[in-house]
Amino acid sequence: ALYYDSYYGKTITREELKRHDKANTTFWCVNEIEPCDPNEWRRVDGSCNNLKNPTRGATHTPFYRVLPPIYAKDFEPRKSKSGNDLPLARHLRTHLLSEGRVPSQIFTQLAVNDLVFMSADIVSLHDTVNYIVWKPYCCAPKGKTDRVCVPNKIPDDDPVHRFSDIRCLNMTRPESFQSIGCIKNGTTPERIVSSTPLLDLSVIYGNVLKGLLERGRLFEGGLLKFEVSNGRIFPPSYKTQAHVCFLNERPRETRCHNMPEDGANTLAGINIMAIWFWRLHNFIARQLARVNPCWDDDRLFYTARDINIAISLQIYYYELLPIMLGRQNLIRDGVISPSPGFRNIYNPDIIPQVSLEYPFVLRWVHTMQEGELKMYDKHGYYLKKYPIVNLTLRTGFLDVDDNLDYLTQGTFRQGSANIDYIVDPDIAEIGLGPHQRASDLTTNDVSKNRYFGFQPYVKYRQFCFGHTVKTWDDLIGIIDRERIEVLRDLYENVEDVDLIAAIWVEKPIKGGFVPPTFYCLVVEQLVRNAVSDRHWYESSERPNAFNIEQLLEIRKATIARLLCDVADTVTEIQPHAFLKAGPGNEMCSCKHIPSINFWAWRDNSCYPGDVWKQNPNLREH
Ligand code: HEM
Repeated sequence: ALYYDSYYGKTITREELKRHDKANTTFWCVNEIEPCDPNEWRRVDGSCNNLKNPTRGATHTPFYRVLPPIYAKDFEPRKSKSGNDLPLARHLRTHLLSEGRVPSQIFTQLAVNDLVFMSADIVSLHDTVNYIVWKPYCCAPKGKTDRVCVPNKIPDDDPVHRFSDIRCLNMTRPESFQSIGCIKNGTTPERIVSSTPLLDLSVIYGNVLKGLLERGRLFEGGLLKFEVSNGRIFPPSYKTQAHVCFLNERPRETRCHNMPEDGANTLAGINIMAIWFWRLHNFIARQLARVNPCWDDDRLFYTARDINIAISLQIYYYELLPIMLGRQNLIRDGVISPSPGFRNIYNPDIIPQVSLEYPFVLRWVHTMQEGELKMYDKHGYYLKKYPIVNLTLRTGFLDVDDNLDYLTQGTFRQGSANIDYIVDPDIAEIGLGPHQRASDLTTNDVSKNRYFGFQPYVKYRQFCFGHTVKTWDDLIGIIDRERIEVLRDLYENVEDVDLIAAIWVEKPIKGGFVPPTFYCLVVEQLVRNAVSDRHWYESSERPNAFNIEQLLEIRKATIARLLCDVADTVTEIQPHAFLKAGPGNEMCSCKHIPSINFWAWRDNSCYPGDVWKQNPNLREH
């Protein structure tokens, strides 16, 4: 293997490696990479995706920025134009977003779940774990002397906390190559995460090969390990108590996934999606084994993984995002193809990387998250509800009282929160449930905006749409007038407005439902994903590429079919399950939802001689 510096992507010497070993920084700062084989499958750790730059696409590699950063002295948040501090994050949040519960009549919870699941693929948890577990004291006197602590002050006239004694919300700076010790302090903070920047179902397969081999693969029939509990299939679980499901209510709730990555145990939305995609892998592997009895475990495993990743991308790119961002918009901007055939757009000169802006603007979806998850039986009768903020790091809840079945039904029956200026009170005041005394996800979003050093909104507006905003009146048509007035009360100058603050109040894009600057920064990354990933599923030139018959089968994938195939008790569902059921999208039996025909993967070498003629039934689904 060769050793590379994770930030610069260059090989390092044995001496440098020893230095990292001694400083205990090898895990983060060094990528150990086996020589690349251009024909191998996609690697779990993302290495060798770009053959010219083997570490790019791997874990612990840098983000890029759409626009260069802007900070005050010592990389503190920028000041307003006048030199004054920007308005307090919490003050801004409580003035721009009110708290309440208004259900969407358009999107279901599934839409929000898929978005968070696809986000979890490329970020990691340590920035949150940092202030929950390692630095819980940022609001205490000790926090004042720790530079990592950057808690959010709560103003005295806060609409909620004027009635409480809480004056501070815990938070820490984002981890960076500098804070971890990979590069020198005193340079612009470069964010570091432990996921690969590629959309490769990291939540299922992990980011490190060792994890997949030890905790994922069964080494039989191409399957992932699994357990059956109360008739339901789950990923394997920890057998000891030393694990991350801190909120399991013992002794009844004991389950905690022991998967290659712990991400699946975190938010309820990610958890449920992860269970489905874990099962989907095995569903695919079994179908492939039926079609190709001569395939060995390895071939079944890697083909099933490849199909599983392709299905997740087909659903995200071609089903979910078009209804939110606008199908015609996405075709125009090259995110999706208007025709079902191959798309060969790989460009090795574009490095597989994530922009710092992409996961950041996705936080806007916090305002679409319902706080109360509704549970239904399989006939659609409402049973009860449960606060989602009390389900984080609590996988055990899913394995008692048929909760998983009822939550599953809720994902496609309950609306998401409406797209408006309203945030759910649990998201805005509780956020992390019992893990913190109080937390406001949307206040953190403003605050992180500043610690990431994003340029003001008007600069992104200029980048995205080429027009200059110099006065408040220049925002007319972009933002509702009464919201412009609120912004004007909050900020001294239009050029001070924070990116996320404006995204919260922008009028939706034509043809879609999302704020235009959100659209622009998401699309910028979506195109990069497809162009920079050598293993992108729509390409006919990648190693082990689908043939056209297979790609056309992948095109049939829908979230409704996925639920019909692997979710519990789903026998009927609306065909467009990211959208609420209603006229034109009526609930129907799963029998009527198109499914993938795995015979497209038949390998004739498994059928020597003229067995096809002797046994025509083999062609049946
Ligand atoms: C119960 C629901 C949710 C909870 C409790 C939750 C919690 C959190 C927390 C604690 C953070 C880190 C805050 C910080 O920077 O200090 C975060 C960040 C984030 N959340 Fe959520 N979230 C929820 C729902 C969602 C949804 C539905 C999405 C959909 C896209 C989402 C996307 C993100 C993204 C992209 C980040 C930034 C992650 C990063 O860059 O590391 N979240 N969320």
